[in-house]
Amino acid sequence: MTRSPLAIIAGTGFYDLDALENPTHHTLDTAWGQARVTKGEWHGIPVVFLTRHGAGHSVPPHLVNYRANIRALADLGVRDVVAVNVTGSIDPTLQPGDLLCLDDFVDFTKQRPVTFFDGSTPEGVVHTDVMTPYHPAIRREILDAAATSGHSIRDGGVYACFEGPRFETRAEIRLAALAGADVAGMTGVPEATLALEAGLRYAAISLVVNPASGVGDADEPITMDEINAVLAASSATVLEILDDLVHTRATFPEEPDA
Ligand SMILES: CSC[C@H]1O[C@H](OP(=O)(O)O)[C@H](O)[C@@H]1O
Ligand code: HPA
Repeated sequence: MTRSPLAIIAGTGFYDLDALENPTHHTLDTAWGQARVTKGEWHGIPVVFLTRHGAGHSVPPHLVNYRANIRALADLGVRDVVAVNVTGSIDPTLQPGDLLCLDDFVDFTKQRPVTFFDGSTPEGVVHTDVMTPYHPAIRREILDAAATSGHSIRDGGVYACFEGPRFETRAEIRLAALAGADVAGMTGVPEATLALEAGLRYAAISLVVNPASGVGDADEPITMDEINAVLAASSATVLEILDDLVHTRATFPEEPDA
């Protein structure tokens, strides 16, 4: 029996997955629009890679077609998704290069389509429980892979999702801190909630690439140079964790449908 593919969704700094064997590129049509994925094998198991900003980082965070992306993965038979999001640190104890295995989010997005259940589908209006937005079993796999690959990762973290593409004001980051947020990003929502709606098991690795506005040296503006420098230094660590996760999966038979 063919295993269901593991999906890896990444964004800034992760535009292709060199480890994929026999990669093939596909543009998939869904009721929500098109999604572009790369299919291949990694340690002999099927993996689907999706880079959310598209080739050349051409799609800004507020215009990513999250519904088409998640729907396309579900249509491919994906059950499990590991996402990677780069973020700004809100918790002052976090440093660029630090990793978190997220366990909650706060949604400050404004204009993006947030659900499949907009009344246009046979299900009509559906109110989805999101008390556990990141799946415990996939979080466990991420934490175990980090441990066996010798990389530290914080078990837990609250992701504040802002609309983007601008960065946040100091006041917005202070508001997010009051809400208990540890990091700030621009793509984790509605990606995570759409995965829940689609019945996918989803969890996310957050890579801190800069102090968020007003955190640390409050008068220093956020620059792409600082972000790219951290990505250059830290993306291999993320890839090593993903490699270990996939290798571990490959050594075990697929779980029956949960
Ligand atoms: C270039 S920093 C802002 C940019 O990076 C993050 O992307 P991703 O979440 O795909 O890793 C953030 O969400 C913004 O899109
Ligand atoms: N804010 C929002 N998203 C981000 C940041 C940030 O400071 N850094 C990387 N992605």
